[in-house]
Amino acid sequence: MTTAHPVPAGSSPGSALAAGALPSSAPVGASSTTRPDGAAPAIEIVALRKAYGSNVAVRDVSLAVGPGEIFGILGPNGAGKTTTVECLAGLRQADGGTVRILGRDPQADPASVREVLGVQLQEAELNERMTVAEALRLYASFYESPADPAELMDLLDLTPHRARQFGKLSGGQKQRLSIALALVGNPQVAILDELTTGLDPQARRATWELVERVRDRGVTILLVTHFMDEAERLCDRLVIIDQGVVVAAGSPAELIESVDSSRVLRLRLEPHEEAQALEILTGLADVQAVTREGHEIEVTGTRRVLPAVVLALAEADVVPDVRTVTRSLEDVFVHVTGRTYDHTGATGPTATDDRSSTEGAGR
Ligand SMILES: Nc1ncnc2c1ncn2[C@@H]1O[C@H](COP(=O)(O)OP(=O)(O)OP(=O)(O)O)[C@@H](O)[C@H]1O
Repeated sequence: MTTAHPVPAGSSPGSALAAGALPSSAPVGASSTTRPDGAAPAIEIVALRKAYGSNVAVRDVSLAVGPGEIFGILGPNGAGKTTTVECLAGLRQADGGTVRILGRDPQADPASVREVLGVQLQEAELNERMTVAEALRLYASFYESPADPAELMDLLDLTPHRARQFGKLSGGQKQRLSIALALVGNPQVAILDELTTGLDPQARRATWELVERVRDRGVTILLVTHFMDEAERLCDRLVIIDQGVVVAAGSPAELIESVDSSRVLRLRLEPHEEAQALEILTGLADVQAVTREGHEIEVTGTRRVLPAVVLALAEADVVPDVRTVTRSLEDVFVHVTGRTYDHTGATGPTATDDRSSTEGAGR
């Protein structure tokens, strides 16, 4: 499995670092770039472009992340997410556009972001024999005012494993260590890239709780993921990137609502109640459509359809089993791209892949 670990900002792409997001060339809608409280963005990307030879990985990405947000960059494999955050972290030179972290320019001066940015990127490894505590001490030594390693180990439930070697950690423990290493410089902004890839469901949920704990300490988090459920669960706002461009931006609820604001219910009734229920349902003002599939009745309606249906049926002494059908960010992706979402992420490195190379300063 791929492991990830953090590296001081501006050190080397493909090994570790992280970033945030704001709307594109014309930042994807004011609501996506400007917080209601008018706070200056912690991260701002405008019209970012980056190609590897003839392969344009990032065509036009813009986004803005407010202080204290968990902001997601969501998209299928190969969409350009990692390239975006590598440019943001100063690990790759962009071909066009601007990026800023707390007003600093990581492209022109990657060293200037080191004090404020912690990055955890994919595909990095620590020495197999290095213990958790040693790794934290080593990374702390890179900074003038590092966090207290003992406190970080407590925060990330690593204290019981402090003497365990990296090579003997479980996937979840490695991920927690990678977050700790990204935070050891006391960053105001942290970039977390594909944090839960390869983890089992329980470890994923535990990692999500840790990310929220980190945000509660005031750290702005840019979360890169191809998991729709992760973005929906964790992100205050997000952009969906596809083929190097931002195709949707907003909060998970806004995005889902934008696809279709109707509500769908599925009802199961006793067979002798079905005819009466159908008559009642079709007469309700909040109901737009009623269809029958076997023993299930599907009802589409306004956002008030659930209470309207339950009340009306209860008045006739009909008590159905009711399920609400929820839409997801996956529906948003399908809606805006016209394609299904590739969960497998089969996109691999190209023949011209230079992931092992470094472009940023401090290599
Ligand atoms: N170092 C590189 N050299 C050449 N091509 C690259 C390099 N890094 C990424 N690419 C290509 O750029 C495109 C975008 O890749 P990128 O890693 O930024 O996407 P991603 O959304 O992060 O996907 P993944 O989740 O698979 O990492 C892909 O076509 C990828 O093959």
